[in-house]
Amino acid sequence: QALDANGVSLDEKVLAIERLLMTPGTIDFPVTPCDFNLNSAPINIAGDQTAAQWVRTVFHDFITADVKAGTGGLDASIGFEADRDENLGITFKGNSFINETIIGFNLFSEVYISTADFIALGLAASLNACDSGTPIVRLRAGRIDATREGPLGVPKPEDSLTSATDAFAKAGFSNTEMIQAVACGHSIGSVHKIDFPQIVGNDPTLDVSPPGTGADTFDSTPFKFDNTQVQEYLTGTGKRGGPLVTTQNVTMQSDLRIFKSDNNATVKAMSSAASFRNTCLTIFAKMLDTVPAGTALSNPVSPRPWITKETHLDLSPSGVVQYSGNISTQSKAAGTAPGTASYVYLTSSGSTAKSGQSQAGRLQNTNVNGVISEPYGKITDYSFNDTIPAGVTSIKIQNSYTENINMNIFVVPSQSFIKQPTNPDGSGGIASYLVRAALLTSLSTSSATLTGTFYFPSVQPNSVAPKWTRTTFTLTKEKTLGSYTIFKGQVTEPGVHATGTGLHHVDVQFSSMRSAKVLASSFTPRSFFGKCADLTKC
Ligand code: HEM
Repeated sequence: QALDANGVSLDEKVLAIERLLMTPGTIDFPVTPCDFNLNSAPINIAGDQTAAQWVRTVFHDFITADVKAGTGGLDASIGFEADRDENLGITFKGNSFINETIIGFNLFSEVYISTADFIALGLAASLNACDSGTPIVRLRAGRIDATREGPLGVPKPEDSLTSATDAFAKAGFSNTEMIQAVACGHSIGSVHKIDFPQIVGNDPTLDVSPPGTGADTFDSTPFKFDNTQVQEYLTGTGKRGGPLVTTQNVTMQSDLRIFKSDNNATVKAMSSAASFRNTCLTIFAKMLDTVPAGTALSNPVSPRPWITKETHLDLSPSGVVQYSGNISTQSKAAGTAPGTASYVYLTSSGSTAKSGQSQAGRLQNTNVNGVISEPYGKITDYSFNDTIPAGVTSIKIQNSYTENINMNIFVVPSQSFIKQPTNPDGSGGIASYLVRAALLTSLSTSSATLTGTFYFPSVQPNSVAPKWTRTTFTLTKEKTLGSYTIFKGQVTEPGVHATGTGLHHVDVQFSSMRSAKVLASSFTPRSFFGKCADLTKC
């Protein structure tokens, strides 16, 4: 499979997203329950709602697309545009909602998932949390992050109907689709007084729900993704369509202008719960698929019944190859989980080299911030650890999921180390890594060296999103072990880590052979590298 500029394939991107969706307490954490706020005070003080911020971020990123020119769309250019007037949204902490959104994603960042894919995934996670009945929005992987800001052009509430229609048309959306997009987006969240005092504050509905927040909600159910805003608008009940309909400041009545631009035909057609949900899943998917020309998106990601959460090869001190990891299943797609998971190791001809059985399954805790988060039902994980015979090229789990295994060349985590200097303030400084890797001696040459690649989330100017940096280093021969030659090399992090706790990976290459990437982070218990104070001694 083709690799992107970060050295990542589409399959790796899909699997990384599936792994997050099937790990309760990760990407669902900041938006569960739907009224949760990750970064500041509770909703009843601040009126900040992370799920609403994540959904709004999709709009502000994609809408400046120019589909005819093939530019813009969902590309994380929004990360460079947080200070613009048209992206106004100040949180309780005084930050831009865009920066808080991206820093939230950075908690889970790794080279496999671009910030633009996180923005798309954030919408899926928000819908999972705000409407438990929602099937996942059609979510593809593969968006490429912009390296700078895009053009201006996010419609503001004071803009004319024509200018809003023009912006949507440029992004490939008809008038009807614009109405649908606005109605779907404004099902959750609010308009905040801190951002729009000319809207919130001159209206009798101010602070109706929840009281005292300085936030005026779009409908009576701001924590539920549903058709209430449309219904209340059409019937003149409850919030009557929310502040962008009811504000006495006529210029700012953008939802009213948009909804009635076709005599309410479009909103009427989406007033039932089912038609609202179906319409919104279609229109959200269209927003997510609006990407710069030439971007290859994957098939829709819906976590497969069985996947691995993590796998890696290793070499015992006596030179025996070991393969271990974690398997995961979800009850929604796979039904009741068996006590253990079964799998076979296959050779390149498809014959079985060895059969195996995992440890007993462990039901994952789906209690996230005090509520049960089970968009994929119960999740069960199984660990496994095997010695594997020569010639194995893949593992097939539960006759359902296959993963490649490259025994020719691999990083040896149990013989690799991290030196993490500590800053005077006690925080971790820039770390160095001693990497050992194994290459089948039969494939090696007398002068062979390996090229290692270290994948690192660097800071970039003007955006809090990480810029993935690839640092290469050379590994030279150290010794032989069993049928393998061990190579050794050292790499130092190229600089300061982007905000958040993103994960690093390392892989090695010999001519056209490339190993799998292995997690090598200094601050995660999931890392397999040992700690070492003096790398010359490890
Ligand atoms: C002409 C188009 C649109 C205009 C003028 C508009 C305007 C606004 C305004 C003024 C706010 C209040 C922001 C704040 O005070 O924090 C807002 C919030 C919001 N908008 Fe829109 N919007 C438009 C389209 C959309 C679309 C297409 C979506 C769909 C993704 C969307 C999703 C949201 C969400 C979820 C919020 C709530 C944010 C929060 O509670 O923090 N909007 N919008």
